[in-house]
Amino acid sequence: MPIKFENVSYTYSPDTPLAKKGLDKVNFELKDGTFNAIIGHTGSGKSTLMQHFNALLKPTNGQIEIAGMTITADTPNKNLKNLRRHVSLVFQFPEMQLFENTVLEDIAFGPKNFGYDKEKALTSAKYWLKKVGLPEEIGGRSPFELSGGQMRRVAIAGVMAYEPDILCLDEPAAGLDPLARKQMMALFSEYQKEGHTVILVTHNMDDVADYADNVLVMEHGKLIKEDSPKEIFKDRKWLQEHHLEEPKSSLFAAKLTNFKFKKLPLTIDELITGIEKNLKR
Ligand SMILES: Nc1ncnc2c1ncn2[C@@H]1O[C@H](COP(=O)(O)OP(=O)(O)OP(=O)(O)O)[C@@H](O)[C@H]1O
Repeated sequence: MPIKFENVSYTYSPDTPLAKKGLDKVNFELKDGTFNAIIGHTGSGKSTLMQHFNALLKPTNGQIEIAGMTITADTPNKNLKNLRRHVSLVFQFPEMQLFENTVLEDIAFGPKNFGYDKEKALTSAKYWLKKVGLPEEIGGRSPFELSGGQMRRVAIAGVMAYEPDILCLDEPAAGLDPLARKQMMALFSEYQKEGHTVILVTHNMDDVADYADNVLVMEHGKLIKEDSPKEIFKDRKWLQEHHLEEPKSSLFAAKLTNFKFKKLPLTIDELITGIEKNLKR
């Protein structure tokens, strides 16, 4: 079932002098099994929007249809555990939430919390430890003995181990080195290709160009554009007006003024193909 936002608005501290609009009449529909990127400059409402996917924040007005539930301002909190089994939200620096004695126990916590028996949770934890690229022997160690990058992988494994249908990620690769970032993005892309929906908040336009099917652009709490990366990135003037960056491949191609590109390259592969075609002319 698609995710539907209908006229969703959210106000922080409503009816107080500190009231602040986080979302303003947001409407969209996301198809199942797609990779969606949410972009926009700082303070535009990306994190506020993300927190609505698993009802950590509930709309002040409007409604959300997600994972077979309808969420409004009046939805009671006691109904939300089932939603959170299906829709998982990973914040920036998720490693700060590790707490168990061993890495495997930490990864198995989520599956156990959502009803897996002990043995199934452990099997899933072992599988995901490997999937996130960590060696088996780390499983028995304390998560707090690991490097920052390894801790991040453990935290991500802990969410993927109960295989939520919808995986929401708020800058999951922030602070990682380029190789670790690429591996992590490849992991999310594979998860999407296996049939899950991925929603990613990011400032990295290369990741948007490489992985997203659909892009939502936020500004001042409003959704100002929703389209494919190809359409979003083709209007350079519009991007500049809205203080949005371009993928590096597009910037590079724009500087090759004596080269002609039939379509603007968004990814390294498209850039290489475009350069090769020019050199053959
Ligand atoms: N807890 C809060 N109380 C009051 N206002 C808030 C709160 N959290 C966010 N806001 C305000 O809501 C607006 C949207 O913030 P939000 O954090 O969603 O933006 P963002 O696009 O995620 O920014 P960033 O890229 O910096 O993470 C901003 O004006 C922000 O100041």
